[in-house]
Amino acid sequence: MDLRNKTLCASGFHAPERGKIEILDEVLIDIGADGTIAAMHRPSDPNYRTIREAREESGELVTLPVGSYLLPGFVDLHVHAPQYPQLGSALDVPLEVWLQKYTFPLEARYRDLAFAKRSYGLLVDDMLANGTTTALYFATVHQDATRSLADICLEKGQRALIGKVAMDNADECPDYYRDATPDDAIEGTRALIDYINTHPENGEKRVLPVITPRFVPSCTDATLEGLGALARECGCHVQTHCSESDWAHGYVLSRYGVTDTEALDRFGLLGRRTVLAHANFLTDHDMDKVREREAAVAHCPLSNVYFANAVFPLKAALDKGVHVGLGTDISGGPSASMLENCRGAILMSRALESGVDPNRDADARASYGPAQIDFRDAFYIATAGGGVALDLPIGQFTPGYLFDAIVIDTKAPKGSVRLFDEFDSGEQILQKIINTASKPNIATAWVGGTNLRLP
Ligand SMILES: O=c1[nH]c(=O)c2nc[nH]c2[nH]1
Repeated sequence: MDLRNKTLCASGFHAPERGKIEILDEVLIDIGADGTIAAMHRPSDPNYRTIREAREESGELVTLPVGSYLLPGFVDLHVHAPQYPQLGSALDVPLEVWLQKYTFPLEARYRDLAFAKRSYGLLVDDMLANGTTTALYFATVHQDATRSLADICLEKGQRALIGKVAMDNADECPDYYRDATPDDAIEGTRALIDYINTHPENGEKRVLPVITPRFVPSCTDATLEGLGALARECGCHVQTHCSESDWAHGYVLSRYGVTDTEALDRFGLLGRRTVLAHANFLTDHDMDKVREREAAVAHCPLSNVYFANAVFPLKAALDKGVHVGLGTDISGGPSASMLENCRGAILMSRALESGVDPNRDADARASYGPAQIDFRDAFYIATAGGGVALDLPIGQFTPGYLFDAIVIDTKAPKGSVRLFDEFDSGEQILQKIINTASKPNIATAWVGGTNLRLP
């Protein structure tokens, strides 16, 4: 049911700040005509009962059933939309080989608009069914296919940030799949920005355009310069890959004599609305610069295992105050589920802290230092952290924020959460949701208070 101009009575969880899980117990959430949260009323508020009764009488009250828990919708901070057909495959080679052998040939197919529409429609349906209410998408170089991704997100109701990929460096990109000139890359980006900003169905700005230099190796200096100037001109979001693998990190060092972060900064591509995917090999100085610029990192724990041979030091970044959100990195990561990626983030943080070589004794094995995070941090980066990273009012239940939310039905027979009244209460329920929930547990999703049709 749509919730605009209604009040939802719900129990659930959100993490408005890192380290702070708020347990919502029969909280009343007033949702305004514009889809934002107008007010919250907690049972401890003196006028709670009166408000609840009044809303009930006026027929504005919607109540979640027992066993259903409200969470903020997931914010997936790094998705390659065209790579969905190869999800779960092509994971056997290093990044620079993977791009040429599997990924560029697949992405090149999106010159076929009918194929693009079919593939993107399936992806967006599956993302919504996994509880992802906002996604930051890389598309392809193609104008028509990228426009169709925007159309599909608007039609299905997903909040989305979408970039036409800019890649014009003939040394690193194949002839059959690249922007022919810097002008194509820059003006193609501008054309997509105009398309999205003037889309007749996009009055609420549910879809936003993103300046998307694929990564430094794919782009000429002229393109990076032009996109930096465009970012200054339009204030749009920027997304790119940064220091993902030894190869990618080393490539930028040898081309410019400075790190990826430094190079992006010099091109004017590192700002408050920049999202850097991966960022595994940031130096301390890079990390300081990312924080100083208030840019964000999209942590992609599953794909880092396959393509980075390294673990992003999530705890160190969060402790330092760097903005971090979570990304599935479809299809470098083999799962479209943010819950599975939460688990990946927790597991990889533990492996980083403890080390993994059983031939070393425990002290020698644990060479990195404190790195472990838990379900609280994972939940934070999957929701509110993503909102902060994008500089958008999403990911938490706070007046003034957009009501983007999902319901976890812990009683779903085909689901994988099993709660026991004797044992499970409070934060433990959230812990079980993060660690065990799956698609059948995701019962409902709203974006801006509008109820979405889950496939
Ligand atoms: O994980 C990744 N996926 C990609 O498509 C890509 N392109 C550059 N670098 C990349 N890394």
